Amino acid sequence: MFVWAIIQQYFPHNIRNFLDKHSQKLLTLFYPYIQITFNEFTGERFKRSEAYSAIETYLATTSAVQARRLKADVVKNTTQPLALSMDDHEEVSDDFNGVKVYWASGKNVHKSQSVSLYPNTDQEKRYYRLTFHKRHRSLVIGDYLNHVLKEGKEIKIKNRLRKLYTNNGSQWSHVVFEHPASFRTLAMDPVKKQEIIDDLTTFTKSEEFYNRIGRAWKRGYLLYGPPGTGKSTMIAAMANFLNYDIYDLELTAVKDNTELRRLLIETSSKSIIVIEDIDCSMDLTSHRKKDKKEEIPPLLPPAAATAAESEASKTSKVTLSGLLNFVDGLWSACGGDRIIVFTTNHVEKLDPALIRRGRMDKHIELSYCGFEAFRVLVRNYLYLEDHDLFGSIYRLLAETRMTPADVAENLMPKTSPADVEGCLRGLIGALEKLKEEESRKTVEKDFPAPATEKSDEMKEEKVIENGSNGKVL
Ligand SMILES: Nc1ncnc2c1ncn2[C@@H]1O[C@H](COP(=O)(O)OP(=O)(O)OP(=O)(O)O)[C@@H](O)[C@H]1O
Ligand SMILES: [Mg+2]
Repeated sequence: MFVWAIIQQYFPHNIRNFLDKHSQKLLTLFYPYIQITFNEFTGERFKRSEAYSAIETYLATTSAVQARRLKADVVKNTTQPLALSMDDHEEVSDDFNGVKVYWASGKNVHKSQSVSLYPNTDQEKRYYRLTFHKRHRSLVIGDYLNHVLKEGKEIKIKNRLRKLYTNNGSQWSHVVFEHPASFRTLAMDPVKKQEIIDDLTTFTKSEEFYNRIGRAWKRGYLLYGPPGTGKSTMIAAMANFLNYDIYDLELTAVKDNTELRRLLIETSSKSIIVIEDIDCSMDLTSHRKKDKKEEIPPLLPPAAATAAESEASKTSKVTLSGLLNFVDGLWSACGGDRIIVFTTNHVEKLDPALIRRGRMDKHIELSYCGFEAFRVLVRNYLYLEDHDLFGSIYRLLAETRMTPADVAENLMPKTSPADVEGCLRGLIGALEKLKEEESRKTVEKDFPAPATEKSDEMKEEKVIENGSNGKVL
C-alpha cells in the first residue's frame, strides 16, 4: 500500500497504468481463486438480472444464518412478504459436494453525469461475487451454478402467491388462490392417492424426457365420480402440492375455437387448466359426429375443410375438434409444463376420442366414502385415530354409498370442544337412515309399481315377498 501510494504520487500517469496492469497479472499468477460477478442490472438499466434475483433467493436461508448484517425488504405477491438478504459488503460461504465457495455482496456507486429531476442521481450497482478455488473450476461453473439458479427459481415459485384465473368470456381475470386442501386432508384410498402423488412428481421432473420423445410437456387427468366425492378438492390439492396456478376454464363462455386457442396461449407454464363438468359444457358427441361425417368429408381440400369447420363452429361455439387440439397440446408450443384436468359426473357420456389414453393420461375415479377415506376425514375433523364406534362405521360404510362430502358434514363438530362420540353417533344414524333409503329404493327398482288397476294387488304381493309390514312401497 505504501509503495503504491508513492508510485501514485511520483510516477506519471502512463507508467502507473503500466504497473497497474502488470501487477494484476502478477497477482493472478499467485492468487489461486477465481471470481465471478453477477450484476443486478444487465444490459438495459431497468432490466433486473434473473440470475441475480435467483442467487438472492438462493442465498436467503444461508444469509439468515451466517450474515451479520441483513437487509429486509417487503415483497409483493409472495407468501413471505418480508424477504431477508445479506447487506452490502457481507460474505457467506456455501458447500457443494464438499467444495467450499464464498458469496460476497457489494455495490459500486457511479456518479451520474446527466442532469436529473431527482435529487439523488448516483447509481448504485449491486452485485454478488462468487469466489472459489481454481481447481474446482469446472464443477462450480457447471453443476454448482446450475444448482444455484434452479434452486433459486424453485424457491421463488414456491414462495409466490398462487393465482386462480377464471375466464370472463375471452379475458382471464384472477384472484389469489388460497384453498387449504392438500393431499394429506383429501379422503380417498391411500394407495390410489400415493399413485397420483407419484404420477404428478414424475411428470414435473420429466422435462428432458418429454423433449427427447418429442411430446408436449403436459399431462391430462380425468376426474370422474358422483357429486361431493372430492373432484374439485383434489384439483386444489394438486395445485397446492405442485405450487401451480389454476386456470378454471368456463367453456360455455368461450365464443369459438379461435377464442379458446387465444385463452390457452395466454396461460402461463406451471399451471393447471381445469374444465369442470365437461359433459355439461358442450354436446360433445353430436358435434364430433357432425364434424366428422357431415361437415368435413375426409377428402375435402384443406381450404374447404376449414370453411366447413368454421361454418360448424358458428353454430356450435367450441367444437370437439377445437377441444381435442387443445388437449393434444398443439397450442402449447410456447413451452412449459401444464396439467389439464377435466371433471365429470357422467364419464359414460363423454366421447371416447376425448378421453382416450394419450389425451387424458390418467383416469381417476373418486367414489363413495370407504373406511380408509373415513379415517382421513375423522382425523382431520376430530383429531381421532381410533374409537370403539369405528367397527359399526366400518360395517355401515361397506353397506351404503355415502359421499365424503356427506360424511364430512356429519363429522363437523357442532360444539366446542367437539363432542366426539356425539359426532360419530350422528354419522352412524345418518348411515343407517341412508341404508334404509337405499334398500327401499332397490325394492322399488326391482318391483316397480304398475300403472294398472291391479296395482294394489301387486303391491300386496311385493310386500309379502319382502317381509315388510304392508306399507306402500
Ligand atoms: N375426498 C374428499 N376428501 C376431503 N373432503 C372432501 C372429499 N370429498 C368431498 N369433500 C368435502 O366435500 C365438499 C365438496 O366436495 P367437492 O366440491 O370436491 O366435490 P366434487 O366431487 O367436486 O362435486 P361436484 O361433482 O358436485 O363438483 C368439499 O368442500 C370437501 O370439504
Ligand atoms: Mg366440483
